[in-house]
Amino acid sequence: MKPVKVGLLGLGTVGTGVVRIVQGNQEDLSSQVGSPITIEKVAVRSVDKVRNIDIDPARLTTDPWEVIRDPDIDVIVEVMGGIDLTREYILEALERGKHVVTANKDLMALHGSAILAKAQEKQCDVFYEASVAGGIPIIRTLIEGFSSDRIVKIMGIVNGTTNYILSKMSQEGASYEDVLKEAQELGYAESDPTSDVEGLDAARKMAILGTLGFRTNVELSDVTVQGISSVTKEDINYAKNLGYEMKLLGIATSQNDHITISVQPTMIRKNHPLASVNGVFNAVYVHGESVGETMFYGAGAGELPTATSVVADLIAIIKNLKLGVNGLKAIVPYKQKKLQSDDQVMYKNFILLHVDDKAGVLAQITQVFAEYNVSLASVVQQPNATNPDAEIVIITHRASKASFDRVLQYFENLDVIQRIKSVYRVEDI
Ligand SMILES: NC(=O)C1=CN([C@@H]2O[C@H](COP(=O)(O)OP(=O)(O)OC[C@H]3O[C@@H](n4cnc5c(N)ncnc54)[C@H](OP(=O)(O)O)[C@@H]3O)[C@@H](O)[C@H]2O)C=CC1
Ligand SMILES: N[C@@H](CC=O)C(=O)O
Repeated sequence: MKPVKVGLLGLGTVGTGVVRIVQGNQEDLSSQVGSPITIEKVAVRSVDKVRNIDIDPARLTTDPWEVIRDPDIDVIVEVMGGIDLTREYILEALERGKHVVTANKDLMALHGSAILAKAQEKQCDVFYEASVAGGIPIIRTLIEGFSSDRIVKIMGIVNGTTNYILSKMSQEGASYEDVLKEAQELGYAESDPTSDVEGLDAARKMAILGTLGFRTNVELSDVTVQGISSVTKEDINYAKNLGYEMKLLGIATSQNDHITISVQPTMIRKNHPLASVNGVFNAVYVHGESVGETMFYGAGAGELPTATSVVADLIAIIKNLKLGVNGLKAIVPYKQKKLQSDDQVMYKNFILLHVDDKAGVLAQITQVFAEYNVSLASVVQQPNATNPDAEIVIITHRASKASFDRVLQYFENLDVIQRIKSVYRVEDI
């Protein structure tokens, strides 16, 4: 039987996992697709860095074009990352009739529609399951499993690095810097971890999930983003004492064909299943009009979990190849997207203020909330342990983002407020 030949771009954390799974499970994989699968060529930046993996050095190259232009290669597996140059590689591979698997959310969030259009034109497949939530087959689930339903809400812990950091800070009181370093050593973080900790990686994934879930074209710029770099142990302890866990949550909702998507550190009730998703694990909660609530859980990053999704895509492509049905576009965004305005986006908020410890302050503050029509669920005033100010901890009822932002703006110039210490979204469902 003629082998299916694979060209691999990248042999880092994920690429190494791909080689291990293709080699280690060869018998099972080839029996599923009816032919052997060989890793024909592998592009890396530096050949000297390739260790701990059984690969013939003759198959290594430092020139990705050599892999793309090899006429014998049927499928390109892109696990090297990057955007502009990588887009060129993938478009050229498709131009040459090669099918593509990628784990690259940076690329798919920005150029997914152009890449999928080229794939359709050339009757090729582009699969990207590993680009969101590592080992969880959430893309297939949204495209196939929920094709009959209308999805109204998606909430996701979709970044393993930040969930690892927040879990360790919450459970072990570990320091942000130490845990970030650990996450990098374990291969969870991006080459530049800023995109993890500042929420950009999660925003890219939420743009992909929003596009597929709401069947529209969500741009990265449609997603509002805040990362975890300013979350302190103190904030996490406040959340815990109030019955919440702090998570970097992507939240996407669709109502009357208006959507909103955000990524931000969020206090989520301890009894919600997302609150117990810890470490490198990810979870995606999907609420469909007909199906109701569902949730998908698994490792969101790391060598073998991510490679599992990549190799599953490879198998799907080879099966399609054998059936001669490649190039069926994964999704046709058919709805014109409208974004909810800040007056329509509603949620609860937590706010921690450092204020002057004197009579009448609490009344002044609650008056501002009343003026902007933000109703309060709880207010606690207590002395501050480390300075002469008092602390006021407030949780609001659901209020529009626009109103709440006006309150914050007013507080910036209110004399009795020394500092707006922390502000977080609160999810009670
Ligand atoms: N790590 C994870 O858990 C997950 C990663 N992903 C995505 O998978 C992709 C790969 O991630 P990961 O394996 O962690 O990354 P790594 O940094 O571990 O590996 C990247 C690999 O690509 C090679 N490479 C990078 N640029 C070039 C280039 N211009 N030419 C040739 N080779 C190049 C590197 O070579 P060299 O080592 O010589 O520099 C290395 O072998 C990224 O898109 C990432 O976002 C998705 C889900 C999870
Ligand atoms: N850096 C990412 C890797 C997977 O996408 C993460 O931490 O989730």
